[in-house]
Amino acid sequence: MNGEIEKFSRELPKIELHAHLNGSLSPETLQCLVERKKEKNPHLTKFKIPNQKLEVIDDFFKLFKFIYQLTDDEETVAYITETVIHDFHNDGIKYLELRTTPRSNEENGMTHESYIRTVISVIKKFPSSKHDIIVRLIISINRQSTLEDAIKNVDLALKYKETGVVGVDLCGDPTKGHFDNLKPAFIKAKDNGLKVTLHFGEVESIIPEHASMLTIPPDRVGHATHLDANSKRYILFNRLPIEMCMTSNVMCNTVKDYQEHHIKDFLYAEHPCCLCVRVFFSNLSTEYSIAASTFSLSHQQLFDLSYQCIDCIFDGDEVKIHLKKLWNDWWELCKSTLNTLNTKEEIM
Ligand SMILES: CNc1ncnc2c1ncn2[C@@H]1O[C@H](COP(=O)(O)O)[C@@H](O)[C@H]1O
Ligand SMILES: [Zn+2]
Repeated sequence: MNGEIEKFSRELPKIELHAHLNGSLSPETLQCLVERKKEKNPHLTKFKIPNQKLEVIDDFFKLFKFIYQLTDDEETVAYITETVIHDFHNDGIKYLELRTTPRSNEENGMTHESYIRTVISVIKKFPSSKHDIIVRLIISINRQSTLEDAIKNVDLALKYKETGVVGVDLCGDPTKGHFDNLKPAFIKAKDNGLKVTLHFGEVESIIPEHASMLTIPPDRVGHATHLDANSKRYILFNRLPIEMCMTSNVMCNTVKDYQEHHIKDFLYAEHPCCLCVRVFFSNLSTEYSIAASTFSLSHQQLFDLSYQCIDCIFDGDEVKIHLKKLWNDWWELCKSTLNTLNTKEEIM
């Protein structure tokens, strides 16, 4: 990969809109968690994150059975929230929408609500004025949950709406559950002013659910890998932003390789695409470098790709205006450096 583009991608101000809290733990953090828990649970030392392509996407979801044993108490939830925010901050993320599924643990008294309160209490420690990163929260609803639990998650999102919760998400193994079982929860979320993002078209077998999902209607969709003609038309016509997780898709084997990634069609159509991170390796810069090298994107195109994510965030106009100024100021400064570099190259 081109070193200059890698440096540019690192320095570029970026927005991350598809960060699953328990899926954003770096290998170092996971190792640290194993150390913390291994006395009580020696079998956890066998845990390894796969670093190469998985056979099928199901294998990916099995990993969370392990990870959830590592993050099953409030103290650890606070620790991972803080670590993950720091990791994103260090990678040049200026606005982060973290998402997570509330969990409980009878053994130590953690409840769905205390889980969310813990995450929010850590987010509050990062006021943008001091930390140069704005963090918001999306509450996830797993496809396999009951409607009752899904509604409880929406109620939690509404309860904490004034303290940083901006929306709800539908996530989880796309080969399990059915959207229609949970639909009333998403309707309630929308009716009450929450934004909605849905994992969409991750695998082909989910296509029959699409028409119903689009009636919510979602404010963004994740992946959008396998689309039927109607949903593709809807997404393009309505300029529905797509959270694009290139490496994640290649690793989970839902996309053959980077060249074949569906982002190419959407980039060509100048559709709003938000590059997002690969699970377990919170490094969005690398995703920008990969997109640049795969599709021969220029500095200007990479900047534009990052800039257009601002209009896709779930926070309001005030934050958008603030971010646009930040991006534009950075680009002005950067362009003068790039011009100096180009002039030097021309002289030499
Ligand atoms: C690869 N594509 C994906 N598709 C669908 N859901 C995914 C996902 N990657 C992660 N998750 C969802 O995020 C949860 C972990 O983070 P939280 O416990 O919520 O913080 C997983 O259990 C899964 O439901
Ligand atoms: Zn996801």
